[in-house]
Amino acid sequence: MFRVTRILLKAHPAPTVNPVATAKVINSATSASPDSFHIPIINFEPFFSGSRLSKETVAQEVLSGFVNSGFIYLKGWEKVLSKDVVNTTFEESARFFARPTEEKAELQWMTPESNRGYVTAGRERVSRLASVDEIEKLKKANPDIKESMEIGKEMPADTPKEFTNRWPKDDEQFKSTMTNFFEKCHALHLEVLSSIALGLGLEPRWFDQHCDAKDHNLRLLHYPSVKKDQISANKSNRAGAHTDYGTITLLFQDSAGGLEVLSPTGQYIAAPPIPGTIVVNAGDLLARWSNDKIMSTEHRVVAPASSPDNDVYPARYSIAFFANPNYETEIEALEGTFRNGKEKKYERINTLDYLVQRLTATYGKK
Ligand SMILES: O=C(O)CCC(=O)C(=O)O
Ligand SMILES: [Fe+2]
Repeated sequence: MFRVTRILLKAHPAPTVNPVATAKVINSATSASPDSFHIPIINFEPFFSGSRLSKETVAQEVLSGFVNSGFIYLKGWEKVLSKDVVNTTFEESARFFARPTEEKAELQWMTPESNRGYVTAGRERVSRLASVDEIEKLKKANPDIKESMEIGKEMPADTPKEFTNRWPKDDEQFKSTMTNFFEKCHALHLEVLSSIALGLGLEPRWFDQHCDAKDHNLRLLHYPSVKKDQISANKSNRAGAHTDYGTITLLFQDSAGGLEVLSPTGQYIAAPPIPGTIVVNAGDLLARWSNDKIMSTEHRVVAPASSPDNDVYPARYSIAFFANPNYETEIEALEGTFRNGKEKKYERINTLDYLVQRLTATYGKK
């Protein structure tokens, strides 16, 4: 879990239990008995500096986490991304969201093709539903209670404005913090993909050539403090149930809690923050690439498990780095994940086409 800011936010209570050992069923969608589903904690450090054998051990742990639950907790990543950098990024994120509404509105998110800018509470409604109309209906009935800032890679100077990052004016500190964090997350994500390649029996750097264009999306998230009856009437969530779209997501959460992951038997399991770790989950394009060997698991953000202060749950800040294959990459079942053509579960699909289709459904019509 990460420190958000010493100045702007009240500290959240630290979790008092070891969340993994005691992962408990929060909300049972079925009457099945308690689930054996769990999210493993994996020490990634030997993948950077260990022997060939220890690298392979890490690779197998990472792969089996993604195969069994689609989610892992990763520790030992500081060689690429220091904790100070993460803490500074949280502080800058909180400083951004504390700006007046009008200033944020000037930086408004415009199109799925660009996918950059500020998204007001209620505009996005993440979901697994693919139809724009279905999602529009859902958005009106129970909007997500959150605001976000979407950041992409920096583009060359001659790029049309619509496709460039929407930085706040005169705030070099925010821009440099976010671009630095983006670069570090890119580097870390390539290492995690390399471990997956090794686990799958591919050449260890196989993913690099298909994921090196930095066509990713860095999302700063702020879930404002919320009254108990507003969130627990089961009307609105902080983030509705959904899957992510790309290869992997690196998720950094503060200490508020509330993230839940759907187990194969249909039960939501808490995935609370664990100090020193980040959550990494697989997205839909990696699942397709692996012919569904790797799971892209549904998840959501609800009220935290701790009881609210005066009927108000404190704010939650999180940062998600959604890594994508290069926009031009065609995604088709990898060698070794099928025996004959008939076993391929999905049609070949272009990354950009797929992402634009999903984002259009999520954000609705202009
Ligand atoms: O805020 C979180 O912890 C999760 C956010 C999330 O799942 C998403 O934005 O896709
Ligand atoms: Fe997500």
